[in-house]
Amino acid sequence: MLQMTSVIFSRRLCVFGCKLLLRKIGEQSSGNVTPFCQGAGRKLHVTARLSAAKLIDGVAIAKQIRDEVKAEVSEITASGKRPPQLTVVLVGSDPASVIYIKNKIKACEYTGITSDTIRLPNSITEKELLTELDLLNNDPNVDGLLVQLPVPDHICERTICDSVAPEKDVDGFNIMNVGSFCVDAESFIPATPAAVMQMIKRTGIETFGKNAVVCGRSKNVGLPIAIFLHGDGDRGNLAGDATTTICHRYTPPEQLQVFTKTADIIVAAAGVPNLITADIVKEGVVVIDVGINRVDHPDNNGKSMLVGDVDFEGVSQKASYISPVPGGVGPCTVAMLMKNTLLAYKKEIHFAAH
Ligand SMILES: Nc1nc(=O)c2c([nH]1)NC[C@@H]1CN(c3ccc(C(=O)N[C@@H](CCC(=O)O)C(=O)O)cc3)C=[N+]21
Repeated sequence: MLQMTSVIFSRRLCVFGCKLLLRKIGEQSSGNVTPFCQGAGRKLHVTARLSAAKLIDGVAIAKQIRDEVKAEVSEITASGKRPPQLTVVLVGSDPASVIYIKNKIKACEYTGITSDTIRLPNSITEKELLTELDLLNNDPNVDGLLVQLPVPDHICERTICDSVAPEKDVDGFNIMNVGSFCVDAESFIPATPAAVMQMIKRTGIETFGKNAVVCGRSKNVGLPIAIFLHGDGDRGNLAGDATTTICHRYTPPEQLQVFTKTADIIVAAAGVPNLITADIVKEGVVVIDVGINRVDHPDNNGKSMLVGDVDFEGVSQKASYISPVPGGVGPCTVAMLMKNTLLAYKKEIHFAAH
């Protein structure tokens, strides 16, 4: 534990300073590091207690995963075969979706996977979209197919997810994949839950017999993460064997902290900034932040900034490991999508005859 006093010039700047500092601590071992933030403006005296929280570097883990995919794709193309192909369908022009798709295309380029983005107008009918999906389902040159969510209100999300052929469903959102996943059968695993598990496993964090708390019960994120964490050895390397509690919007705050204070692992996936604060976690906790919140930030040239569900600055002083936002789960999600696309190409997921 390190006790230090520093003069900083803006509280928000300090958040960035601490993040940078923790990145450093994550890279090195722990040790005496003196934070020093420079800049003009209001002076504040802050005393920060820093423990040796290690950063779970999503950018580095994502690169490791992408490199594994890239090596396999090189082997495929070296043998004269065509590379895997991912087709992404975007309905409308949701700005967040545009960013995510850009990141997916970049990852495809990196790994040697070919990609195609089909942009359709917001006004498209559900029937027209289904016709488009039918074409792509039957196109032998399309291995992985996904429709970026959310879709406009007049289109039924469940119908769309179930209309992507299960063997091309690299998102794992088709009901066949969801059901198979729940009973430990072969399936495509949604990229975000798979990313969280990879981050835990590749960091060497033990889950067996631990107390895990998942905040958030969304069908594509919170729920499958909880299934992973509580699952038994039948899931192979992705088993958690943890005692898992799911908290959600109707968990009273006083009850939430009863669970988080005894948690060895907290996965925050509620979409609520500052949901997890230092006062409700125990010393040494592992925290994975899945939250994606765009909040106004007056110091950021009036632009919004991306934050997770965790008060990073505070919680990192108590946690043993912590993942940041951005640079945590997000990049690993994109990397796991590449892995799923490779699986789809290799036709490695088989569905029982029905
Ligand atoms: N059919 C479908 N499949 C998805 O996998 C899917 C989806 N719809 N809808 C939205 C969510 C969200 N998601 C993310 C992807 C990349 C980052 C990512 O790259 N994040 C960067 C920052 C990106 C930024 O600047 O906003 C980071 O956290 O460092 C985050 C989130 C995939 N999703």
